[in-house]
Amino acid sequence: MAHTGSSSMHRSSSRPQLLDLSKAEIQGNVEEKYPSILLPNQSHDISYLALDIGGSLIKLVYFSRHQDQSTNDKRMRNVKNRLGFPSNRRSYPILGGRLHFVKFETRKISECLDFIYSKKLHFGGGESRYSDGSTELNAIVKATGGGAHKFADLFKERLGLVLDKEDEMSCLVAGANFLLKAIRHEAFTHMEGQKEFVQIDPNDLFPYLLVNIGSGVSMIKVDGDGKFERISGTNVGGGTYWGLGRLLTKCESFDELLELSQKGDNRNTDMLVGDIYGGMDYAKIGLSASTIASSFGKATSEKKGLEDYRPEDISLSLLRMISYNIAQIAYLNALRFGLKRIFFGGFFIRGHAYTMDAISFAIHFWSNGAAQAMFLRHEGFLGALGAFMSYEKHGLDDLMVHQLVERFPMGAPYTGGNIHGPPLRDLNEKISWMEKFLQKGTEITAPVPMTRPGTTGLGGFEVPLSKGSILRSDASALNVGVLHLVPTLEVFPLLADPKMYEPNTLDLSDHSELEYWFKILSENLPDLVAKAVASEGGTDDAKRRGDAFARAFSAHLTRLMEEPAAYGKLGLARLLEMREECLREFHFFDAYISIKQRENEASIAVLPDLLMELDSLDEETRLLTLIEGVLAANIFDWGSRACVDLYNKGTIIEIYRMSRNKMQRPWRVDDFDVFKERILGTGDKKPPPHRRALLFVDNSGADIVLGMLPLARELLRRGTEVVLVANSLPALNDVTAMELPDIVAEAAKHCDILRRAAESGGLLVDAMSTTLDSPRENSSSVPLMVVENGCGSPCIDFRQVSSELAAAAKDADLIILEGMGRALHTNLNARFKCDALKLAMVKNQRFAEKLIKGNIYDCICKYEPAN
Ligand SMILES: Nc1ncnc2c1ncn2[C@@H]1O[C@H](COP(=O)(O)OP(=O)(O)O)[C@@H](O)[C@H]1O
Ligand SMILES: CC(C)(COP(=O)(O)O)[C@@H](O)C(=O)NCCC(=O)O
Ligand SMILES: [Mn+2]
Repeated sequence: MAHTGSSSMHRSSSRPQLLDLSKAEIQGNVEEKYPSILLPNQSHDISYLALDIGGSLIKLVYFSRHQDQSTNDKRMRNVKNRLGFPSNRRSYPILGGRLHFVKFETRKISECLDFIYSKKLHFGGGESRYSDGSTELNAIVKATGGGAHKFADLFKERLGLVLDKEDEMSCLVAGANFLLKAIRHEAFTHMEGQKEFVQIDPNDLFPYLLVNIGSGVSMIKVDGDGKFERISGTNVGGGTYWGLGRLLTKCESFDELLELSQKGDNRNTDMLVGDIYGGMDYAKIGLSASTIASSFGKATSEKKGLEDYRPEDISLSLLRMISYNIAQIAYLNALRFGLKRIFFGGFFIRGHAYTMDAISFAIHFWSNGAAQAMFLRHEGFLGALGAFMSYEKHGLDDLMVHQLVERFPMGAPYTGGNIHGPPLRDLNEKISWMEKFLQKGTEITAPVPMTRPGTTGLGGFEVPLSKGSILRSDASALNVGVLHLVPTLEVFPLLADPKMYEPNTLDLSDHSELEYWFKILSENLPDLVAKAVASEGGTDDAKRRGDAFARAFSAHLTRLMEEPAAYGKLGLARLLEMREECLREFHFFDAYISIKQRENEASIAVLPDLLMELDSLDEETRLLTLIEGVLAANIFDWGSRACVDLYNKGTIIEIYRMSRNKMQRPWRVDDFDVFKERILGTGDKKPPPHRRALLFVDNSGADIVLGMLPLARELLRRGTEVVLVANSLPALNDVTAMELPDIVAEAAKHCDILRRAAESGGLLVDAMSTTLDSPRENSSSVPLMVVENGCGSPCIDFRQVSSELAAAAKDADLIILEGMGRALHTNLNARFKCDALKLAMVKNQRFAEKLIKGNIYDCICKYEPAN
């Protein structure tokens, strides 16, 4: 161990040095390329904060870092060592945490100050940042927007914060560039009520026009990182709509004004071409009778006062007037510089369908389809994010898209009210909020109004059709979740074409498909809640949490039914993962724990018989029996309604036998013969064994013990190293990486092959006589190892896997994906650089029909050799 720091280390008040480096020392091997550095005096919950204080709204972005939760299990460390895995690759400074987005009205700045105070963001999230207990006053916070100048004294007085001012335009650009490069589903088009995400190639992003519609409007030509020019702007912006609208309608909030517009009819206020031409089109220049000739023009010709106009009509006319005007100026500027792509940001847009449609229509209309309007999910947070990025060396700027995981926890975003805050941290608060929500009824699920196709025509005067009468209390807060930064996630290196990779097999943008899965997940909910509550001892507290979980998950489902693209592009993997995340949010960490244990024990008890039976078979029959075994045992899936109903009809072993007896080839997809040829060869030709196989295991119990482990054993016997890849966190009855070493140890008691391989792979710590440094020399077997996949879902998205798995993949030439979640719902069509075997039983009738024109309990054995 080498000391790299001393306790007298210089302490500065500048934000980027929030890390307390005193007594820092290198942990582990100094020779390592990225040795990990231990910061013993560092508070574990440091925060960075950046502000954008605009004319109308204050936007706040803050980062909270949490204690590194990676396992320090001895067995896991052994495996990491064997894989040559650098234990902590990024030494400085961010190891993971969350990025939160919050906004307040500038006129209510006190709420913002209170919020910063209550979250202790003014001194870095902890009570005390320094080991000696002192708190630093006059900490520096990055801030942009006019208010950074205007309110500097207020921040100093109230919180002791010094605002370090950053240029507003630079921040907007930095924020937009970061989002467009780092967030997968950030940009989207919105035409005639249809939202579509746009895949942005980070290498082909520039140039573009950024139109930020805040109180006023800025138009910026962006040519690269830090390369931009503000080419235009207009004083007719969001402030104009809100200001004029307030005067003319007496609305008390922006949202109220926007809601009014949904019931408006602008024919009463706008002068149309038809009004001038006696109901006729002005065909010669291509203007229809319904084209707006003059916004608010009707108000000139009649002897009416303000009170004679409906506030609804005024709001709509105003919204269209301003949206069209901004879009037209944007288009002219795009034309001036030959820019094809225009991104619109700023909170004027507020995720409001009609506003986006109006802007899109105008851009399309004026450019004759040559230019396209795109919107950003973090619309109003560009400046604040840019200010946040301006901290030097906090390590966020080079985060990649695969290192960010967005989650949508329940809590404040739904509460509306004054503070548009982040999710409620406190569990109790969250539960009581969910309880209150039940009384409040539908507000939580009220859809963001959509427009009927064709209602935004530049010339059209139709009334926008809104499905709901109220705007969601804070739609934008719902459109952006909390960004979890996980620097240890990587793209799976064996993906053949990461850019083209799409994990989901089914397209949920097909509404009937979405409806079906919505129904399935809703129907399965009571059973899941019962299991979850039981897993926590069935206490009153557990019941209360169970109720809250059910409500929260139903609310997410309903929200997604109304607006499938609300949280980014929706796939089944996301839905299934959301269910697991939601359970964890209400502190159910392993709902199926006792079921898993019971099934593991029952399966281990019959393992010796199975192994004996296998060993009595010739090579060819054995391989077939092994694959059959995997498919048959995949029936133990507590996520499938049909299977759960089955379990009531027999013991685990009875069901397993029944399932095995029913195995009849050919399976619905049956590439077994090709796989067999690769493993056993034909005639005298004996192919070399695979070097290393990654086995992506699925369920606990029979699935792992009687299915995958015997297959692993066969590969080991043939000289292939085996890495069992399992979930990092529980999902349904899936086996986790933490649970596997014990299961392997139990199985190893009945099998020498497994025992030697597990020993060699460092899985049997207690039995190991060898040291960590020279594992291979003393062992007589190829190793069996376990790595975690980085997920807590029944599916797997290969764009975001643990760096451990990525390291293990480097030497692998065979991967075996098992189960419906990992091999069918996701990855059925995924292509890999190495040989891939996909094994699963289909446990859902409709899915079987759709996917393979087959039936429930049909099996799939799909083998795809590397090219
Ligand atoms: N809750 C709200 N209160 C006030 N204005 C809002 C609200 N939500 C959206 N807006 C709109 O967003 C505009 C402000 O957008 P923003 O991007 O925050 O700009 P600024 O930095 O100028 O405050 C307002 O002028 C208004 O049109
Ligand atoms: C959640 C699952 C993907 C898990 O399947 P597994 O990966 O364990 O084979 C699967 O249970 C599933 O798709 N269930 C659908 C719901 C149902 O049919 O009831
Ligand atoms: Mn499973």
